[in-house]
Amino acid sequence: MDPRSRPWRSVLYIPGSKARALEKARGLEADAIIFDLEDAVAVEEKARARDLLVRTLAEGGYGRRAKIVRINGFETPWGGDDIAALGGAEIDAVLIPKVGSAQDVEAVAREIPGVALWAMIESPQGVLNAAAIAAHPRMQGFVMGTNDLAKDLGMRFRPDRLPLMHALQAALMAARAEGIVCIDGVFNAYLDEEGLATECEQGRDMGFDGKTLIHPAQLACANRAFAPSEAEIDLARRQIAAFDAAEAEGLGVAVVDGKIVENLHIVTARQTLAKAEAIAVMEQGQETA
Ligand SMILES: CC(C)(COP(=O)(O)OP(=O)(O)OC[C@H]1O[C@@H](n2cnc3c(N)ncnc32)[C@H](O)[C@@H]1OP(=O)(O)O)[C@@H](O)C(=O)NCCC(=O)NCCSC(=O)C[C@H](O)C(=O)O
Ligand SMILES: [Mg+2]
Repeated sequence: MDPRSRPWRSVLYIPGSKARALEKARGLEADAIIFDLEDAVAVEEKARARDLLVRTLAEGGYGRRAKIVRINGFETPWGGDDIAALGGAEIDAVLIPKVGSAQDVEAVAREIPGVALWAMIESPQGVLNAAAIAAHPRMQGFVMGTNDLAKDLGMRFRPDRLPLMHALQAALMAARAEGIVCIDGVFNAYLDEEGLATECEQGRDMGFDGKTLIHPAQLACANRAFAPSEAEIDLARRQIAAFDAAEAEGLGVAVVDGKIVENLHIVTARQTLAKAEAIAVMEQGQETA
């Protein structure tokens, strides 16, 4: 399945060590789950979390939600064991942390054949090499690691995320050039609904497919922000109808709401309708799961 043809509005991190959260996620309205073995799991919990996660994945119950596992880096004492434990697990992708180059991806690809790979873009090297990383044949998605980026850049967090703009856009550009998924970073103040809504809106405006989240309270906001609105769906339908009518008259341009509509706008309009349809299918699956 083309990974871009499914919804990625809400991508929820769950620490692999937290049994209650792993259980709860089976009923949460997340489009995707990142089962985390890396930064959300304390050093002394690494082995227990890995075992718990493998057992949990074998039990299943996550319905249509995409299942992505964030492993520890290969340079750590746990990365190799994480990969070995995941062989044969029913997952949609392995997410590699702190990817700096295409060689980092290749090192994991060699150890786990046949599984889609995603990369955390969260270091200056990762941003600078984003195009080569996106071009790896097994690469299917990027996740922005804005906390690690902030650490490495020495930047301060601001509501407008101006210090992160270059990194966010460079990664997004590289992802789009290769047709892979690109998910925005987390919003740390997980109980600040207004702040999250502002950041989701900005991420959607920029072109991200969705947002990574750290708490169930953030799901509804991201699902709303990254779904086509009723007005967008209505406009898409009217654009397609107007363009079809124009074409029937031998014209290459239509006008809707005082704005021109050409072939390229129809591509966007069709993508909007396809996304709305994919979301409806996802939500139906969650109700019946
Ligand atoms: C942030 C938290 C530590 C808050 O935990 P807690 O105080 O326990 O939350 P609540 O009591 O409000 O929880 C209410 C119920 O929701 C469940 N829950 C909480 N979080 C999750 C979750 N992520 N997924 C599923 N379910 C969750 C609780 O179990 C409660 O359930 P119930 O018992 O039924 O009431 C905590 O939310 C948390 O640990 N979040 C995840 C943190 C995380 O994963 N961090 C790593 C990823 S962020 C990152 O690394 C980004 C990147 O690399 C970068 O560089 O930027
Ligand atoms: Mg990180």
